[in-house]
Amino acid sequence: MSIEPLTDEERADALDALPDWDYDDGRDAISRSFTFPDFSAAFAFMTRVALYAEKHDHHPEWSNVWNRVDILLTTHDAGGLSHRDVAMAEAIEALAE
Ligand SMILES: C[C@H](O)[C@H](O)[C@H]1CNC2=NC(N)=NC(=O)C2=N1
Repeated sequence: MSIEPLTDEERADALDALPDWDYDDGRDAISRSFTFPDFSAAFAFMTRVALYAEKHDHHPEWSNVWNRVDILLTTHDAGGLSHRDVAMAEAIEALAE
């Protein structure tokens, strides 16, 4: 099944709804850093995101340093940002709480 990148208008709307996420022009991606009280909380968050990602067959590019988790979302199959990234970012927001 093919998946299309967002149009300029769809991307602008998505970014308005995700004020804590930055747009990466070069990658056509969105990114955000999360900071937690300690490594244990950061890794628990990563576990929740990993289970969500596997269930929805959509996976983040990410890294972790102690209490920080850096996440970048883009859709490799679309060659850029798609509605799957927006849905994932919304889910990640909820999983960070
Ligand atoms: C075969 C499998 O469905 C695809 O490779 C999925 C897996 N996870 C994915 N994750 C992301 N971020 N982009 C994709 O295009 C993607 N494709």
